Amino acid sequence: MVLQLEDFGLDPSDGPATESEPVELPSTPSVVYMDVNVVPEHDKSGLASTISSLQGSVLSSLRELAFVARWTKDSASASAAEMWQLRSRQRNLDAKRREALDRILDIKGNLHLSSRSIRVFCRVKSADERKVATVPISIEAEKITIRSVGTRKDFVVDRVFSPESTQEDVFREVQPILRSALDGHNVCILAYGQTGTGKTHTMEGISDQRGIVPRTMEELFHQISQDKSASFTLSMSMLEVYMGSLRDLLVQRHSSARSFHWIPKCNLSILSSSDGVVEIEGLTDVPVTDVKQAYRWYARGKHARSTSWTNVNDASSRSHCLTRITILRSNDAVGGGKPVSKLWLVDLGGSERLLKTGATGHTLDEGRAINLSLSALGDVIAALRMRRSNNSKVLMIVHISLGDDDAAETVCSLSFAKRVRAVEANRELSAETKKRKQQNITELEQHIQEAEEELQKVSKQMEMAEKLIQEKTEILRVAHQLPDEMAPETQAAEKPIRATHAVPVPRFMASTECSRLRQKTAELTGRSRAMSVVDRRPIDLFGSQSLSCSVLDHVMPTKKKRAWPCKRSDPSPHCNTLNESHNIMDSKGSLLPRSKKVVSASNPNLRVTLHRQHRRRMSDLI
Ligand SMILES: Nc1ncnc2c1ncn2[C@@H]1O[C@H](COP(=O)(O)OP(=O)(O)OP(=O)(O)O)[C@@H](O)[C@H]1O
Repeated sequence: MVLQLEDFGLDPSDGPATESEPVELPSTPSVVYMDVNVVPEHDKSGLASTISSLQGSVLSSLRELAFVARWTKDSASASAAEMWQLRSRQRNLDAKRREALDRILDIKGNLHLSSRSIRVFCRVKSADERKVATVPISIEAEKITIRSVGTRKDFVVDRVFSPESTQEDVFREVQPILRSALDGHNVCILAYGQTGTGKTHTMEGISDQRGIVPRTMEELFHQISQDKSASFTLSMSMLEVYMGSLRDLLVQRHSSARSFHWIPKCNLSILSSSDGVVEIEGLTDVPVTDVKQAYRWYARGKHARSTSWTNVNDASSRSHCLTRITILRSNDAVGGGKPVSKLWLVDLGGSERLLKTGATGHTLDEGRAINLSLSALGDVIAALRMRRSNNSKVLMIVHISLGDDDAAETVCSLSFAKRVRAVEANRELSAETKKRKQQNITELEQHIQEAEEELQKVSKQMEMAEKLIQEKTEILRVAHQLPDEMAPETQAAEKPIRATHAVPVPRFMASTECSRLRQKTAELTGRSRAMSVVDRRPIDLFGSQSLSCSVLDHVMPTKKKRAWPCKRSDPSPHCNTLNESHNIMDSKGSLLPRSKKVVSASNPNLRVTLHRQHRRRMSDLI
């Protein structure tokens, strides 16, 4: 819709008295710019009444804005309360999920341990084709039976992976314990077994059959990107236990200006505090922010690891390799786990019969050192079992081979597993107990799934609520620049609005509270310069001098002019009490102002941004 000059009580045939530059208007709704130079003398009274009605429109628009601001303020408070509720719901769901996961691990793991869970898996490698497996080994889902001449040995573990099991099968069982690490538990995944049985294969894998370490890195970064309840910082260290000493695999030493080498730092010391926290002095700990960075560091550490050729394995690990991922969980309002947790991924050196490996000299010494430390490991784990306060979860994957030659080592390895697991092999759970355990696990898994789905929904709701709060905050920021009486805090829009000072101008032109908006509007729109070009000489509508002023000068005086407030009781004609009927909110019940910039077709100097309602009402007035 285009406003015509007639809408303002002007006669278009008169044309402008003087040519004047068009005045750029701020885009703020309900602000009118008009250069009264363009008005012929005989139309000044018409202009006066038009200005009066425009003034009312401006004020009612401001009231609308004030109303919207108050509504926004209430609604922003409601959104903030909703956000608070969502956060609390998120915490509850997260706590539920963690609790269910802990219970699953407890049920699956060693039921005798309350806060710590040790689980033992067994991965079986198929026999070398050249060696026929004569040792009758039978494999069940959770049991391995070895029959020898007249004897039978049963070893119960938490899960057996047959030679056909894939890397995916293994990782699927490992995955839940990783969530525990993110939830604040210290977690250790160990690969144990005779040399050449596939420990490095399980932990590291090969390019098309990736093992636990790369999959774990990927999974951790995936999980932390999904978890909106906290923020995580990950760092990584690698060390090896070689010939009884600790070597830092990630230490960097520059050997020349152009290149640098990764030279393991040796003989690190282990420090342990009274509360059981173990730290390795001077161990390099590099921050990792994404999975690719983690892979790169791992590749460097691997490169520095000690390996040798033996009869049993072309690239036999001659040390225990430990990869540590430190997880710092921040903004953690959820109780339970520690804010810092450590995930250890350990590829142990292979236990070996020294004669069988054909090792001599230095390699023989390495083998002895490995065997010695492995026997110490058994003692350490047995001792740890007694320390119930330790908030850690251990998963040991024992590797065995079906080879005839390996029968003795297989029995040794499984005996070690039995010791770690500390569950009597012959104390099998009844079928009914197993069924009940499985039912519990299924129920808990269902709870976890529900909690995770719910968490996803809550996260989406939180995102939306956050967006709304931002939008409302922006509206309030603008609204706070309204006159004090209209600002949302004061509820002033309910009070009658009066002119705040007396000036020697016609009553309709007396400035109002809304005029203070001018400067702020100009700041907001960045068009204060445009406003300043308007002539601000005093107006004399009824005198002989030419009429040259900005309506805004009178509709919107500066703050200084408010130094002469007009009391409500002041009967002075200069105190302009505005008619409440101008408030469109009251008459139309419209909540949100809709504005449209209008340019007069007959006079391009006249640019107006008005509400549709205002335009309609103005024509009613004329
Ligand atoms: N499940 C498997 N599937 C396919 N290949 C395997 C499997 N397990 C092991 N291998 C292969 O057997 C060889 C020896 O495995 P690996 O080096 O992992 O043994 P290890 O237990 O780490 O030995 P060591 O203790 O001497 O380091 C490797 O070539 C590896 O690829």
